[in-house]
Amino acid sequence: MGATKYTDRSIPRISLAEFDNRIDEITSQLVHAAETDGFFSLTDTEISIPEIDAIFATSESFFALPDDVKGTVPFTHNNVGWEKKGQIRPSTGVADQKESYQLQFGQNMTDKWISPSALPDFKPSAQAFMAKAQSVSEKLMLCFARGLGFPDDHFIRAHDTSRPDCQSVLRLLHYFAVDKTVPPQENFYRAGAHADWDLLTLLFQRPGESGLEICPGREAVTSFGMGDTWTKVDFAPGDIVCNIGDLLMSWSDDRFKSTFHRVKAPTDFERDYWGPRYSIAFFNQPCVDCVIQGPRGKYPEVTGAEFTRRAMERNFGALRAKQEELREKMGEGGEGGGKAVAASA
Ligand SMILES: O=C(O)CCC(=O)C(=O)O
Ligand SMILES: [Fe+2]
Repeated sequence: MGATKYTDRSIPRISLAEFDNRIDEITSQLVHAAETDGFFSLTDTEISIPEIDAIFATSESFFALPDDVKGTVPFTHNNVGWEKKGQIRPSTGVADQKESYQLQFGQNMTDKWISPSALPDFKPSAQAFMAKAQSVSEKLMLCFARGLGFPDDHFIRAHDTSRPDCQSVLRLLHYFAVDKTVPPQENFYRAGAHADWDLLTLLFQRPGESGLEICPGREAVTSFGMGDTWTKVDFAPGDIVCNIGDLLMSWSDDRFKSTFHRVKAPTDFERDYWGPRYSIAFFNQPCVDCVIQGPRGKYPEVTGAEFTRRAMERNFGALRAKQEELREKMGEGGEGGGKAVAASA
């Protein structure tokens, strides 16, 4: 594996303090960040550090359960449930070294909440946090709608969490500790490089548990082409790291950038974090019947369901091509391990 090339890029830090009085200023900061690297961090949000700590404790309590208990809420293609080493990215062709549990607001969660007999407070804690993540997301949606010249509630209506068919997802993530004595395996990542296919993603991380890296430069949402110069993402405690997803890139006629990102497996004994890494992502996914088209009509009009279907199709097509390439390289016929998980990202 060639050594990664790194460069410093400054990731804007945007305060949401006094949101109602500062909407215009916040909108121009968000639009600028979206037009450049597509990543920014939010500070002074309505989610406090103790609330973030509490949801991480809830997440840890889930992942500490035995696999057969977690297996009572298995992943389904409605994008809910628990998977372990089940997500293969087209960029790597091998499974991410992680497990995750995806939660939604509506009917897709029927039978997918871990039983209260296993974790009594899990569901109310997760739902309270999801409501807060949605509230922060709606502030961003309002600003991005204004920035694009849409009505203020344009994106908010398309991501209505009170609808039973709402598709938005809170994903709890647990990347496994890496053994320093075992030589690193080529092409293994905690999360392989990818772009998210939602509108925008809110990412909660724990200080000291580094690994997130970004690779800007993508010009069109339909392209899988990726550059090779990466930047490590830093954040302050309590900040929410956000990124634009493919849906908003498409909905803005490629003006806002959905940037490739990954979570590198540790390799540097001094600087990298080798312990178990926990993170939490909130993906704003469109309702199935909302209508998507940018202000200049660069792409044909599609529904939310159609957009997601095509994103998954592109993803699986690219994955098949990568697995074929790996098979040819290894000169053998078998399928790569694991099965592809159709997750939001
Ligand atoms: O865990 C992280 O820091 C990133 C996760 C991510 O990019 C994803 O799940 O889409
Ligand atoms: Fe992602």
